[in-house]
Amino acid sequence: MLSAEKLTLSFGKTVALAGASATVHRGEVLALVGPSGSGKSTMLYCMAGLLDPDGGKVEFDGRILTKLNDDVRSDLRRREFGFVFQFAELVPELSLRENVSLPLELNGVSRREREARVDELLDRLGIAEQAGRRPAKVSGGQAQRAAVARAMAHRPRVLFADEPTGALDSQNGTLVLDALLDLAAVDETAVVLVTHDPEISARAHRVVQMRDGVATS
Ligand SMILES: Nc1ncnc2c1ncn2[C@@H]1O[C@H](COP(=O)(O)OP(=O)(O)OP(=O)(O)O)[C@@H](O)[C@H]1O
Repeated sequence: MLSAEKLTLSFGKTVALAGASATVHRGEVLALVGPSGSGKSTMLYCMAGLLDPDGGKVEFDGRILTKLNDDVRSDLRRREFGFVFQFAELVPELSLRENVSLPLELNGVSRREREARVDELLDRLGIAEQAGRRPAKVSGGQAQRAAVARAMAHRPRVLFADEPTGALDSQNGTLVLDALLDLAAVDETAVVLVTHDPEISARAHRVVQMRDGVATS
């Protein structure tokens, strides 16, 4: 569904990607692993169309992402992709429920449909009881699960997660990974995640090892 082929990208003299390739299919969790500085995050951002590689191509569902203009690409990103970062980055003034609902509101989804989807996600992610609280009033793991719910609210085809469990203890990390695996299985979403944690990558369907900007699977 999404493939990156022979991506190259340098920041000045630093070679971040030196011909890296990776593919993820529908309903599959792909883990990008490797030492610090090996190019994992750069690869993720290129696959998500947030960074432009110097060379190579990214193909999503038959379209060459790297050839689309910025407007078309950002529209596609908003509709088809979801993002989770290391620190949940929820809006602090809003409750977990309102945070999860926000992208649906921005996409013009009706109130009834929004409420049904948000309830379903909060329930699936095990945070229904905390839904009325603000992010500062819940645990890091609960906030991160809310961030996963928010990223999934509009039913993206691909979810990108940069160290989604990096700031969590192993129990909460497991819960977040369970949620990602569940979403991949139930909604057939493709998940691309960056992780340092061998326990996380061991449960991914596909693992790509990055080293010096090159990927091997
Ligand atoms: N915006 C940038 N400007 C300059 N150099 C960058 C930039 N982003 C990444 N780099 C460099 O590119 C290389 C790859 O970085 P990247 O963040 O992709 O690695 P990583 O494997 O995700 O590392 P980490 O596990 O530490 O997050 C590194 O040498 C990094 O310093």
